[in-house]
Amino acid sequence: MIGRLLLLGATGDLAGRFLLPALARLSADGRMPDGLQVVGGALQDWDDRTFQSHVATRLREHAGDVPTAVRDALVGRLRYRAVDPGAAGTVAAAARAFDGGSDAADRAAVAVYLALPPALFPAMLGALGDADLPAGSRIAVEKPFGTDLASAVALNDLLTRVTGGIEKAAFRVDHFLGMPRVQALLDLRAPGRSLAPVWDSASIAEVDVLWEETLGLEGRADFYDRTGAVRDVMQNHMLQVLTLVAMELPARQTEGDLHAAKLELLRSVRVLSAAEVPVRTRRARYTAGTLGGTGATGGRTVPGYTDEDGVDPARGTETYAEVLLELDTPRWTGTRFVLRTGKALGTPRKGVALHFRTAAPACDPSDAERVAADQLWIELDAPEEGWQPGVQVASPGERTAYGQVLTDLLSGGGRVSVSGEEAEQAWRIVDPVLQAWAQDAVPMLEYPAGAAGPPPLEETAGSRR
Ligand SMILES: O=C1O[C@H](COP(=O)(O)O)[C@@H](O)[C@H](O)[C@H]1O
Repeated sequence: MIGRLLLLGATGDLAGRFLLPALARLSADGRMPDGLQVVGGALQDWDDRTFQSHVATRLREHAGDVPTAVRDALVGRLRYRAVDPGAAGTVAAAARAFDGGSDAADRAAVAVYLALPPALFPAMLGALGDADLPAGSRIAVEKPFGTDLASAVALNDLLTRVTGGIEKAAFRVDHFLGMPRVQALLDLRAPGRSLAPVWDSASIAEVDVLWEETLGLEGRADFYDRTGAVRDVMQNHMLQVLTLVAMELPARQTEGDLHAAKLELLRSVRVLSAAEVPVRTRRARYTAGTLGGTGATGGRTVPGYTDEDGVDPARGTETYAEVLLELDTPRWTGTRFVLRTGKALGTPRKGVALHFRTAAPACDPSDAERVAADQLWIELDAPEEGWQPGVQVASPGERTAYGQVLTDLLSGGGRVSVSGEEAEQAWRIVDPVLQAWAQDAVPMLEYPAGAAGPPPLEETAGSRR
C-alpha cells in the first residue's frame, strides 16, 4: 500500500469536486489507508493554511454528507507546495514534501495524481522524470489521454520513459471503471447467469451504450470546448464500457487477463471508412433551451452552447455524438453497436440497452430492467452493484467511482486503469470520425437544451443504418 499521495492540480475542479471529496468519504468509511500523507501541488503561491481553507470550502460544497469532524481531520493533515511544471525543481521538491521525504534514506513510494489540464501532461511528466521518484511509485494520468492516436503514442512513450517501462507504475485513469455497476457488467453476463446464453448476435440485434446527460457545461468551458463529446467520454469511458459488454470473458479474471481481453475486443472494432462516417455518425450541439422542467415545474434556461462563457464557436466543438460500430468477432457478427452521448439533454440515460431479435428472454428480474418486449435496459449510473429495476439517482456513480480510483491507485490495483495499448486502440477507432468531422464531412446538427437530441439522420442510399 502506498502511503503518500501527491495531488497535482490540487486547487482545480477535478480535485475539489471529486478527488478530495472521495478521500473524505473513504476516511468516513474507514477505508483510507492509515497514516496516508497528502500533499497538494498547484501553481498558486499558497501556504498550507490557505490550501487547507480552500479545501475545507470545497468539501463543504461537495462532501457535505461526510461528518464535519472527518472533513476537518482530513483538511488538518493536508500539506501544500507551489508547483510549476516548467520548473522541474518545484515538482521534485513537492514529491519530497512528505514527513521524512527529504531524507535520502527515506525512499517510500509516492502516488502522483495528475489532475491537470491535458495540455500540461507532457511538461509535468517530463518534470517527474527528473524528480527521481522512489521505486514502487505510480503516476496517475487523467483523460483524455492524448487528443488523437499520434499524441497518445507520444504520451505513452513519455510515460514509459518516466516509469522505467514498468506498466503497473503508469495508471491511466478511467473513473467509469470504478463505477460499481460498470464492473458488475462482467457478473451480469457471466456463465450461469440467465442472460449468458443470449449474449451474442444470434439473440441481440443491437447494443446501445448511452451516456446522455442533463448537465450542460457547468463552468467547464475551458476544458470542454477543447475536448468535445467524443474525446470527453466516448474515446475512453464509453469504449471501455463497450469492452466489458462485448469482450470474451477470460476464464480467470486477473487484471492481466482482463486487460488482454479488452484489448482484443478493441482490436476487433471495424474502423469506419471515409464513406461510412457520414452515414454512421451524427454530431450536434445544443441551442438555447430549458433544463430540468418547464413552466410551472420550474426549469433553468441555458444559452446555446456557442453563447456559453468561454466557448469559441470557431472550434466547432460537438456536445452530442453518435457512432455506429460493428465488431469483427464470431460472437458479434451482425450486431450493431451504437455509442451515443450528449450534454444538456432532457432526460438522463446512462447505461446499456440490449435490443433482442425477438421478445426479451425470461430472466431474473433483478438482472436488468425490461423496457419493452424486446429490450432490456441496464442502468449503470447507480451507487450499488445489484441490478434494481428503475433505480435512478442523480450522478452518484462518479462520487463512488473516484473512491475506487484512489483505492486502486494506492493499493497497487489496476482494474480502473487502462493499458497504453487499449488507449491507442480506442483512438484508432475514433480518429477517422474526428478527422471527417474536422473536414465538415458530417453536418453539425442542433438540438434545443432540454430536448431528446438532434433529429435522426435521413436514411441514405447504401446506408446500413
Ligand atoms: O468524465 C466525465 O464524466 C462525466 C459523466 O460522468 P457522470 O458520472 O457524472 O455521469 C461528464 O459529465 C464529464 O463531462 C466527463 O468529463
